[in-house]
This record gives sequence, C-alpha cells and structure tokens, in this order.
Amino acid sequence: MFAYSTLVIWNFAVREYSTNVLLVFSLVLFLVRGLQLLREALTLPPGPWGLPILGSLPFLKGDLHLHYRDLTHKYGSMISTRLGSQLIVVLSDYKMIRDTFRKEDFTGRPDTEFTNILGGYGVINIAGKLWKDQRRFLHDGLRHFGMSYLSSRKTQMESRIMTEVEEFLVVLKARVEEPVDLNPVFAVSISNVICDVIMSVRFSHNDSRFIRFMNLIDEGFRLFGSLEATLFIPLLRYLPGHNSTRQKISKNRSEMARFFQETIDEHKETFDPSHMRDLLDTYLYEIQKADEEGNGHHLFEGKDHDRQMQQIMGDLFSAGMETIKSSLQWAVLFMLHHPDKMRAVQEELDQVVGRQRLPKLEDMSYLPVTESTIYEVLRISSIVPMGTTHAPIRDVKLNGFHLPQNAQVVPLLHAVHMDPTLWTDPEKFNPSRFVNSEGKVTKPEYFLPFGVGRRMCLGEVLARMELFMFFSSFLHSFDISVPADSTLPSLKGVAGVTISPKPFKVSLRARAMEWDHVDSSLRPAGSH
Ligand code: HEM
Repeated sequence: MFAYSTLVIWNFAVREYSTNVLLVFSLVLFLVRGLQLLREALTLPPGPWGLPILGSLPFLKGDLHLHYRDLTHKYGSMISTRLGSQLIVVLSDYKMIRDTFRKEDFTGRPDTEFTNILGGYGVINIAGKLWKDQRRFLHDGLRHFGMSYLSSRKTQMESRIMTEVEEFLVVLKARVEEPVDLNPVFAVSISNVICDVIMSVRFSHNDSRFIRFMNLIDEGFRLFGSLEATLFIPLLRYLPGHNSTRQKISKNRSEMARFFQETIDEHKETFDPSHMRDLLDTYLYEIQKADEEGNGHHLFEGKDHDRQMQQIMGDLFSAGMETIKSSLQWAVLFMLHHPDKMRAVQEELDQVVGRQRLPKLEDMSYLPVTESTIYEVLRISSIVPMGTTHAPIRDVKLNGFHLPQNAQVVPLLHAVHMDPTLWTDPEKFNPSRFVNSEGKVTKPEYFLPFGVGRRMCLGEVLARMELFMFFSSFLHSFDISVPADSTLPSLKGVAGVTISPKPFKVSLRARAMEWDHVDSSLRPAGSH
C-alpha cells in the first residue's frame, strides 16, 4: 500500500514536474521568439507582422508585385515581410535600388530549394567569383558577336536578327487572311536569334524538335512553380508529393541537358579555334586553353565543364527569349489599344526609311517616335516587375536597418515605373514622355526595365536591337487590328517569372511596299 501510494505520489510529482518543465520550456520558447520578433521589429525595415511560421503567406492575394506595391504604399519605400521562413525586403525607390545594387554586398542570390537544384552552375543563379568571371566572359563574348552599338561587329548581330525578321514576315504574309496568334511565331523567331548566338542552332516554324524543346521549358517553369511553397516553408519538402515533383524536375532537366550536350558534342567535333562561330565555341576555346596550361581542373571554380556550358545555354535562352517575346506581344497589344500611336510610328517609318526597304539599326537615331514607343511599352508593361531577387553576401546595414545574409532583396521595378511622383499619369500609354522639347529621345534615370547595378541585365543591348528591328519591320509591313468577331483584348497580364499578355489574336493587312510592283529578282536585299 505504502509502495503503491508512494508510486502514485511519485507519478503525480513526475507528471506535475513534466507539466511544469513543459510550461517553462514553452514560456522560454515564446519569450525567445518574442524577443526575436522585437529585435527584428527594431532592426528590420517596417512591414506587417504576419503569423508565426507562415508569416504573411496567408494574406497574399493576387499578383505578388501588386501585393508588395500595396505594402510599400502603407509602410514606405523600404519594407520587410516574412513569407514562411524567408525574410523579404522590398525596395521601391529608384535611388535606393540603384545605390543598393551598385554595392558588391548585394550581388548574392538567396540560398533556396531552387538554387540547390541548379547546383551552383550557370550565371543567373550563382554568386561569388564564378558569377563574376562568367558575367565578364559572357559580356565580352556577346560583344565579340556584335552586341554593341559602338563596335564594327554590330552588323554581324544585325544580320543574324534580320534573317529572323525576314523569315517572321514571310510566315505572317501567308497568314493575312485569318486571325493570327503571334505568340508561337514570335517564339520561334526570337528563340532563333538567341540560339544562333549561343550555339548556331536555328529551328524552322512547326519544327517538332522546337515544340518539344519549348514544352520542356514550359514544363520546367510549371514544375519549379509547384515547388514555390517549399521555398517559403521548407518543412513541406517532407510531404508525400514533393519527391515525385523533384523526380519529374530531374527527368525534365536530364532531357534538356541531353539536348544541350548533343550540341556541345557536335561543336567539339567541328571546333576550329581560328573560326569562332558562337558563344559555345568561345567556351570550348577557354577550356582548351586552360587544359593546355594545366589549369583545366581550376576552370569554373572546379565545376564540371559540360554542365557549366549546358546551364549557360539554358540561362541565356530562358533570359533572352520569354522577355523579348512578351515585350513584343505587349507592343502589339498597346498598338491595338492605341491605333493613333501605331499610325504615328508607321508615318515616321514611311518618311525616314521609305517604302522600298525595311528599317536598319542605323535608322534608329532618326526614329524618335518608334524608339519612344518601344520605351513606353517597356515602362508600362514592366515585364520583369520584381527584377531578380538579390541577397546580401553577409550581414549588412542598409539605410540604418540590419539585413541578415540571405535575406531576399527585391527591386520593385513595377512600382518605380508606376510612381506618379516620377511620371505624369503613369497609367496612361504616352510615348511622348520619352521625347524632349528638341524632339530627341531621353531616358530618365528612373527608367529601369533592365534593372540597375552589378547584376543588371546582361543582354540589354541585344534586347534593344531585337525589339527595334522586329517592332519597326512588323509595323512597316503590316497594319494590325482586332479580328472582326473579337473584342479588344485585355491589358491585364498573367504574372509568372515575367508578366505576359493573355492569349489574343490579330488581323493583319499587308502594307504595300514599292517593290511589290517590281520583279522579285530586282528587289533590294531584306525585302519581300
Ligand atoms: C526586353 C527584354 C529584357 C528585359 C526587360 C530584361 C530584364 C532583365 C532584368 C530586370 C534583369 C534583372 C536585373 C536585376 O535584378 O538587377 C535581367 C537579368 C538578366 N538578363 Fe535580361 N532582360 C531582357 C532580355 C535579355 C536578353 C536578350 C538576354 C540574353 C543575353 C538577357 C540576359 C540576362 C541575364 C544573363 C541576366 C542575369 C544577370 C546576372 O545575374 O548577373 N536578358 N534582365
């Protein structure tokens, strides 16, 4: 009995003790978290408190860039918010964005599930010495193949783009009778420009290899998109469906890698160091040189050479295709909404270029209406509304706030382009805002479609060349209108990595060129 009651008392005491320990432990945890939050509130930029673990995730509705914009309206031009475990800092003031991203400290990329899958290869999602070396190497390589307005090699790039513009116009000429979805036609033409520069590959329209390639890219974006939640709540990695998504991603990536590797192998077989065909050749040259000097294993910070080339091909393709295609689609959409602006561009082209040829790069400086229309499309559509996410490479102070290493720092370019204190009536499509009183095109320092600072767009010059050549030749060759049985398509975009217009079709009417009456053998080069 005594033993029993001792046991009961003992059990009771133990249970009481355990409950107390649990209570004390929870209290300590609560206090620590409370102190953490307090410390954050004092040292981080202002922003919503959010819920434990989930942060502001449950309050997200609609497009993320609009959610961030609303927060900056409420809390100021530098805000912080938590999405799950990730600390996000959003900058919406252009001077702050510029001054921050000029600093070496902000050249990092956040360490996430996504960057883990990419394994530290490529250029876009890496940081440190490899990023710096690769960025410089690609910058020089792209200039070598004509991505520069100042170099005499500019004509090389111009003729690569022109080949695609001409093919694009031929395809469209055959489609004037029916409403056309320009998206797939742009996709092939724009892909061909970047694929030609990277690896001398061109696809024909309706090419099954291209369709498979694009499906892989689209599927890749979709699969990575479905991992998004785990970027914010890493515990979700342990849910049952997660592994199968990762397996699909890895299968998809292997097929892409095989496609790129076949091209790399073909290049290796036909490589001639005295005749550089494309960026891939410049990589092979670099590898050959490093091997001869006995430095091969140090190249790319010791990473696998073929995998690095594969990821560079993937990075440049994904950065240089969707962006230009979406911008051109926006340009077409704004012309449908503003036919008077379309006619203004066409009249300028008729006067300056004439009706006997297509526009050339050297015409651009004499075409302020055309150039400013392209800039206005880039401003108002802000197709990369949040730039790319940067991360401090160490704990840093910014504007008096403390930002820990690996915080996600977002440049909210959309907010800069829609700021009514910088632009009069920012919601209005008004190309003339880029033209000064002398009729010259001017770009204010707060016009940032390509970002700013050390990680700003690597392909800006190529992008501007392509946008000008496709847009001007397209409007020089066709009048566009809304198909008879359709309504004006919406200006509300679909936000993903970029913002693109919802699918729409246009009617095309060929504009007569003077060579239409001339024997085809006598037509000037670059005409149809
Ligand atoms: C209309 C077309 C384009 C737009 C609006 C655009 C915009 C941007 C923006 C906003 C960034 C991020 C800047 C930052 O966060 O600081 C970026 C990065 C980048 N862009 Fe573009 N881009 C375009 C076309 C291209 C093209 C054609 C290429 C191909 C060569 C390209 C290659 C890149 C690369 C490699 C980066 C990452 C740079 C780095 O991480 O250091 N882009 N682009």
